[in-house]
Amino acid sequence: MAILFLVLSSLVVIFSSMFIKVAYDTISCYFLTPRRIKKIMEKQGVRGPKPRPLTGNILDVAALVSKSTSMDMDHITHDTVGRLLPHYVAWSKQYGKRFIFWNGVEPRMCITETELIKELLTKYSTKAGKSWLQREGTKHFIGRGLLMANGSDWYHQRHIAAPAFMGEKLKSYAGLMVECTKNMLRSLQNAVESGKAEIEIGEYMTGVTADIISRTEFDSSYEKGKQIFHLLNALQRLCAQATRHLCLPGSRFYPSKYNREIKSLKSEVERLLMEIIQSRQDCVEIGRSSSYGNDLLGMLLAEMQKKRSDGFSLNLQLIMDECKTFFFAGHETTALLLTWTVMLLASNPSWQEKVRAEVNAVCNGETPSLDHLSKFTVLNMVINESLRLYPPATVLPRMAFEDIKIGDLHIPKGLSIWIPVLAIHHSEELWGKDANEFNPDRFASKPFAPGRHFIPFAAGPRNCIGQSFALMEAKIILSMLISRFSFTIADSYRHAPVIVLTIKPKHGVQICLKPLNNP
Ligand code: HEM
Repeated sequence: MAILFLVLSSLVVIFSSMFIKVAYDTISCYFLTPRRIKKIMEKQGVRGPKPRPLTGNILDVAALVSKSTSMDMDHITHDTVGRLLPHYVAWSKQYGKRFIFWNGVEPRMCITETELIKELLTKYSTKAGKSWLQREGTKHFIGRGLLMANGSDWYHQRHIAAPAFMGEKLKSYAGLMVECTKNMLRSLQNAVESGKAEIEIGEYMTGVTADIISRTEFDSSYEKGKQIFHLLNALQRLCAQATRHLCLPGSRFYPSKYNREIKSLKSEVERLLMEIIQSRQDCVEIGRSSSYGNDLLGMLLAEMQKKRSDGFSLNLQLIMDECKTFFFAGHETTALLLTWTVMLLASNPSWQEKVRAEVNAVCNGETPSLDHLSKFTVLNMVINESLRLYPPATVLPRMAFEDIKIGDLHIPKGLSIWIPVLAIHHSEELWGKDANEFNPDRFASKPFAPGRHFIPFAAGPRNCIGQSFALMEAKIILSMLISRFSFTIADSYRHAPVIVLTIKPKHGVQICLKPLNNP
């Protein structure tokens, strides 16, 4: 009897202390820490809109964005900050350049001062990173792949993947990029010959960039990878919808419709990825191949076999997360850069002609080589201007994992810094009165500070790992497209940029294509 009493009282003590700990952590995460951060920032003069319990300012942001994007724009104008970041416009007017708002219980401080941004991005790549909310929201989509990794894991993952995007390896992709572009141009030609008057160019750009990333990094064609892309897109949409509920304590454990669908899509994507991985491993095991391959997947599998002295190890789950990350990050952003650039050139015929004249002069009818790419200056300027006006990644959030100092600001652990890239790229103070105009010349005549007020690929050690890959791909695709076709914007095009993670044209970009007489 005494023993039973002892066991029961020990269990009561254990469960009560567990309960107290969970309760304390929840109260600390949802109330105490946010309050402490708010006070610290208020003392430094940083204020913002009043947060509501649990949801913070999420509903305010949603209401403002829903109002500003409820209609299409009545003509093609690049003055899009008020439409896409109406909360930034309202709050920076009311509270000044630095203000704080609440993504649920996560405090986010907006900064636009380029010196501070540079300091944050260059000095604190492991001390600041992706927040709990960001990681939780994408956990079932891209997991702990490079984009969402933090601290020393990020450092190791970055060093393992980097060689796939540098030097000779990068150069070796040019031929495949040309091949994939030729296939896309053939489909466009077929569409024109079959009498299609208008083409939605975004579909073609998504197809070609997906094909390129499948072949270069995973040695499989878009056709094979199509199912994975399709499932990943659906997973991305569902995870974005489910993120809205994350501010409610314990919501990720509810067996909701979203959570059930997410789980089933995730296991389907991972089953398909495991098939690709397994077939590579089988080839090595039965001696049909002596290595796992030269592409990113091959490098990751080879790395998994190594015993590292630093304690970091890759496992199959992390390899699948990296595959999903690169499938996703490696094509959507580039497809959007291409789609917006075609829209800009289709509605600015004189710049289209300038680019075509340059491509014809440099390539002289040949398919573009690496040597040709280095000689494109007008095309470079147009691509930069497109990335300035329509940066696919419109905001960059970074959470401080320990107390840090940037400029005069003391940033407490747990505060997220929110960099509104789109607003910086459209700032009249930084770019002049014509900041909202399409004027590629600004990249020829005026000095600009890359990594400061032009940050489409972020900056510092945690910048985009695929930047050179994306620019090489964009130059190849655009130069080949422009020497094969001339294009104008279709009457049916409705200008309606929206942000769904990245800046997208809500109704696509419809153009009319005219084949040219080039070979
Ligand atoms: C025009 C095309 C692209 C743009 C504008 C772009 C932009 C960006 C930006 C702004 C970031 C930083 C995000 C953040 O930290 O919050 C980023 C990171 C990343 N990008 Fe890109 N990207 C492009 C193309 C690519 C391509 C082609 C790949 C892969 C082949 C790629 C892979 C990644 C990865 C893995 C990261 C995470 C890097 C890290 O955290 O160390 N991106 N990209």
